[in-house]
Amino acid sequence: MTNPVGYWRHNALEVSTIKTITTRLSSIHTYPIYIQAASSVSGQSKEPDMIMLLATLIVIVLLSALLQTWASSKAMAAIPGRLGWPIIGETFSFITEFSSPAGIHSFIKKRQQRYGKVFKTSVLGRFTVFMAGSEASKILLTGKDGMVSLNLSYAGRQVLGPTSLLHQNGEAHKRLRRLIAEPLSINGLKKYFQFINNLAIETLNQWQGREVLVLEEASTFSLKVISNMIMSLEPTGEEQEKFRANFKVMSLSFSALPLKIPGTAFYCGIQARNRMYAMLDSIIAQRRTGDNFQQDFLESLVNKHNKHGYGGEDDDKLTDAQLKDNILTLLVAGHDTTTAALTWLIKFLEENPAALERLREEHREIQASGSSLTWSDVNNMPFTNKVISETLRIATILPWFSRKAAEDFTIDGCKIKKGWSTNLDVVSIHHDPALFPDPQKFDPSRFDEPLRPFSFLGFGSGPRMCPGINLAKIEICIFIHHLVCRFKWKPLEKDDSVLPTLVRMPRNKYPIMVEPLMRSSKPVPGAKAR
Ligand code: HEM
Repeated sequence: MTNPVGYWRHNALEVSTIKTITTRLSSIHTYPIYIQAASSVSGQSKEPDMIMLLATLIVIVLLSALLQTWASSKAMAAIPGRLGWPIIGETFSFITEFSSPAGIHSFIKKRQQRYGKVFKTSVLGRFTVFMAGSEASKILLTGKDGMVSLNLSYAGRQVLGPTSLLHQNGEAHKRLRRLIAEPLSINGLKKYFQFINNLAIETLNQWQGREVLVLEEASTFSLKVISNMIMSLEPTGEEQEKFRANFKVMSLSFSALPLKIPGTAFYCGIQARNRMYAMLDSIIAQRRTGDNFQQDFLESLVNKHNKHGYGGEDDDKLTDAQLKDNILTLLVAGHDTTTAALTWLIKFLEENPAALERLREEHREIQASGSSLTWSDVNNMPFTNKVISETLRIATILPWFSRKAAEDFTIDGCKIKKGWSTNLDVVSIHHDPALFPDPQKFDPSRFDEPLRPFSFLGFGSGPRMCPGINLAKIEICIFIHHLVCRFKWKPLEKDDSVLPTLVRMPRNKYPIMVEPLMRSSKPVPGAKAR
């Protein structure tokens, strides 16, 4: 979740009210232009009037901001915390903490130490309440009776397009989820097994005896997997290179200030997004004419879209804009998250030799069964799955889930008003000793027994739970199988700090030196990703 998380993925940097501010500021700019035109018609110079008008407008904007702060601070009076300066709020400390070694969660942690688990703040012009705890999780994630909607950042809304799954609520959201459910189910993913397996082997063939930046490699691997799965993009060649270059530029825009000014990261991101849309337009056109038939995710959606296709009711038809917005959404949501998870997992395994040894045993048993890795092996790796969960718990790669109140409601006695932004602090839930004793310890056996509902949120919960969970687990299980069966690795530096991105990742990209486990370990031949 680029976020935006980062969803994208995933959701995090709360910048949407910048829009309000910029809209207000742009109204200050456009109004004098109108006056200028009027004065040239009358032929008289109205400069002093214009300055007066401009000054009046600025005063009005500032007064209304002050009024809004005053009204919000009154409404939020019972909630601990501070809203800071009008408009600016606590934005500066937010940005400073965002780039600190501990990453953005230190902003939350410091306030929790001062105010407790529930506190208010105002960041980038948005008034927000942070919460943790099972009642908050339940209400915010199940969003009963449409009480909450996803609260995407302004940058996220601009880049992913208005018809993205992430912007939809209620029936429209359910309908899109239905459309993507089958191709992302275990059965739907079976046909990609050979591709992912070969790509993992090929990638690891390059690791032997050299220094590797795990984050970079995991990023390339997961982008090749998802681009092949969605639109059959070949893992090598000019098209793949162009796609990856555009994707990287676009991803940077999620955590950039949303200024559409040429040269800024945000502007470049939008341009890269447009180039990706042009590429998708041409792929979709080829599919329609039947020139380039592929059995991939896009084909299944294009068929649903096509009036003469086999897919469902009229309601299920997607427009081209919906197709493109949602393909981009899946690429964005599926890339950084899987990259981060794979990188943290490799790091945590090296730091926890007992867990690594137990994991190796599971994979050696699979190897001992004779043939090369099979689809049924991938679906039968119980300890590996616990290692994935424990990795997602400790790393909590999406530190909070952001929601917007669609009506007034109360959580743990705290009154939330319609329209407020409410963030569920997942790091605190995942590190709550009452739910996970000795929370800093990497202990996959925590997942031996079923956990309390809403305590483990690695893939979220409720109607917005991650639809890519099967794909992510399959990618990780396959990659880890080949890694632990062939190699041992050592980090080249010790650094626990995180990148200033919306999805939490190791800042140093986790550099390692890789060596074969046995002297006889040779590159695995015959692995050609199709
Ligand atoms: C290890 C990898 C992954 C992790 C940890 C992860 C985590 C999450 C989490 C926690 C959410 C819920 C966020 C919220 O409630 O606000 C989510 C949603 C989502 N994820 Fe993933 N994800 C991963 C991989 C993927 C993949 C591979 C895809 C695409 C194929 C994907 C697509 C999505 C989408 C589209 C949503 C939004 C769902 C909705 O709003 O209905 N994710 N993910």
